[in-house]
Amino acid sequence: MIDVRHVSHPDAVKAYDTQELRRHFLIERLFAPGEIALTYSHIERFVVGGVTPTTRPLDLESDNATIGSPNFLDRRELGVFNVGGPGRVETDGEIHQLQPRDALYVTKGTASVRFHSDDAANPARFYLLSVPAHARYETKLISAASAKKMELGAQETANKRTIYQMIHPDVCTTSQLVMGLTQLDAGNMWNTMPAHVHDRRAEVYLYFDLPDTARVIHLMGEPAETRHLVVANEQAILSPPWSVHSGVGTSAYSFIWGMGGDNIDYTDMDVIAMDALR
Ligand SMILES: O=C[C@H](O)[C@@H](O)CC(=O)C(=O)O
Ligand SMILES: [Zn+2]
Repeated sequence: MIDVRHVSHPDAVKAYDTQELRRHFLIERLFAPGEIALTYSHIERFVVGGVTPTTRPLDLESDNATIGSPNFLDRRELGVFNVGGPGRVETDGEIHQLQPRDALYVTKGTASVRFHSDDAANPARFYLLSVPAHARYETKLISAASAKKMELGAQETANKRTIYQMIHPDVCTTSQLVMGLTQLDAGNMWNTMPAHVHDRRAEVYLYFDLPDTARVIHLMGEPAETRHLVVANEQAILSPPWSVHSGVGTSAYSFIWGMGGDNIDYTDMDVIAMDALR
């Protein structure tokens, strides 16, 4: 069963209470042993998922009511990031070994996608983000070491971090998917401040590497109408094109960002001036 989320008009979101904000924009449960958990959002037709294989492999199956094609990737492309122990992803019988933090781009037209953990006691946790695609490209493994790296922020503003651009036009060809991983240095808590929006793309964040007792205060909403979500480890947020997506942790953390939409140019973003934030 896929959890379906509809889109919200920004005017409606102004009146949402905490529970409604969380129901529409927060994905709380992604990784459960032996399970695939999928959420279908009508924002960009994103499918956001978590796969935790233990003793048995798990198959990515289509669903008639939501995906609507015999195979999940008949008309979609997929990004996979491993945030758990070592594992393998099998695409039409071809095996790709994913160490922690490695990524795999899986092309449209792949009939079968199967996930394995190397060790059931230290299972892989595969984070998935899929968007519609209308052309076939190459399935490609992108190791954390082969990513395009960008250093941003400073210790003085508590936002020193490294951005690993992995499923990115300079690294891997896709229809519309752009994904990567951002890791904060120890003692640094802020991501994406100054904040930005990008009306030509929507985004999803998966926060991870956060201690169980820590939280990220994630800022969302129109720049002059911000709201917050209190996010725990390995939870994801949906960010519509009109929303800022920024956060501050009670501890350092990492997150995987993924985008779909009209524009695959990472630099196409509108930075929000500090005095415009409310
Ligand atoms: O549109 C790009 C995304 O919001 C993220 O890549 C931002 C990010 O990782 C960061 O500033 O830390
Ligand atoms: Zn963004």
